[in-house]
Amino acid sequence: MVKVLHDEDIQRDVLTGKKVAVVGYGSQGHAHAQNLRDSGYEVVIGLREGKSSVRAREDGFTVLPVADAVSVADVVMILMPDEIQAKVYKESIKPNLKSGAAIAFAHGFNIHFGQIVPTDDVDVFLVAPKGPGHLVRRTYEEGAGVPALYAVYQDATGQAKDLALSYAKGIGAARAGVLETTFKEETETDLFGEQAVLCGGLTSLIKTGFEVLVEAGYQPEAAYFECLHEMKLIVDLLYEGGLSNMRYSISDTAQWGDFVSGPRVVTAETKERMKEILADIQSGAFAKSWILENQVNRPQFNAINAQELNHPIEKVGQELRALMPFIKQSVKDQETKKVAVTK
Ligand SMILES: NC(=O)C1=CN([C@@H]2O[C@H](COP(=O)(O)OP(=O)(O)OC[C@H]3O[C@@H](n4cnc5c(N)ncnc54)[C@H](OP(=O)(O)O)[C@@H]3O)[C@@H](O)[C@H]2O)C=CC1
Ligand SMILES: CC[C@](O)(C(C)=O)C(=O)O
Ligand SMILES: [Mg+2]
Ligand SMILES: [Mg+2]
Repeated sequence: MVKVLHDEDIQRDVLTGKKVAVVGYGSQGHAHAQNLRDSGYEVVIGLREGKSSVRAREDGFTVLPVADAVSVADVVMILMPDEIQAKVYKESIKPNLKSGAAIAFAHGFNIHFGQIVPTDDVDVFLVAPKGPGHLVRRTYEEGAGVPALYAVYQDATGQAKDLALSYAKGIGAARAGVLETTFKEETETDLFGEQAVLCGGLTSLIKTGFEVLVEAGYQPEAAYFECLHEMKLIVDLLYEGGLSNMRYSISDTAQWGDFVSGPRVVTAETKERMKEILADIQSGAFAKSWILENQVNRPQFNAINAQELNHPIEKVGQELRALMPFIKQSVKDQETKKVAVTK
């Protein structure tokens, strides 16, 4: 079994005394910056002026233009959207990076697919939390953490691995568990997971189930509870104890339905489609499509996004969630409110 490291396994702290520039203050950026600061490290934020720079200053950080933040940093954690990183690297990071410094990532996309080619004199590592940034922060504040993968792509100083591990501990990941990987493995598994299972697979499953019930004449509210709301409750049981833990809690009727109907939904053909998705990721075809989509200002992304926002499940969901104030307000709603207040 692969070795999973925890706080007590990471004794060599090579981050103290170094300055970390976190470039980007979005989902991952705010969480890494705040967790590192609370762990006692020196953090500066690299940003353009805008929504995030206002928020980072409100949160008490020194915010500098990216070029200036990079020029004072020993570790530059690049936490802008993947599709932006190569341009900002070329214009503002590469020309200002100190020799012997480190560049770091939370996802290997740009290194693995050759969009960023680092110079030989810097360390290159990743610490990739296996969870959304807002939970990286929330769990840290609760005294826990989100597990992470780490990998070293280039070790110019001889310290890259210790640096990655110190960083992982600093953001709280080693409270949950940190394990070694490669840039290739992290990039390809992360893309596959989010496309086939966690995001793409799950939203398609939920929407299709909802549509089948509503088209058959059932109330949208009942369909919402059945196909979306209860998903969290079931996933919590899976998270806590795996498939058998969930099946222990549900009725035997549900378990029998799970056994006989699950494989009718996710069939051998679905597995073939998943293999095609993986092949597109491995060949670079997916990366190419995403890079090109951004170069032409995302026409398809925007069109699909507009359609999805108008799906009937979103409307009924909003109405039902308003009747359940005990549900933790979504991150998006909280942020919309925060922006409104600061305006
Ligand atoms: N979202 C997640 O939970 C996870 C993300 N990752 C990885 O982490 C990285 C960051 O993703 P994520 O946190 O989702 O990103 P976000 O979309 O949340 O990051 C947006 C941030 O980048 C800033 N930004 C955008 N363009 C520029 C620019 N040109 N110059 C300077 N700053 C800019 C934004 O500032 P402004 O307000 O000015 O636009 C904002 O602060 C990616 O590599 C992603 O794959 C890995 C694990 C999970
Ligand atoms: C599951 C989506 C993710 O990979 C993540 C939160 O881990 C992402 O890229 O946001
Ligand atoms: Mg991920
Ligand atoms: Mg991802």
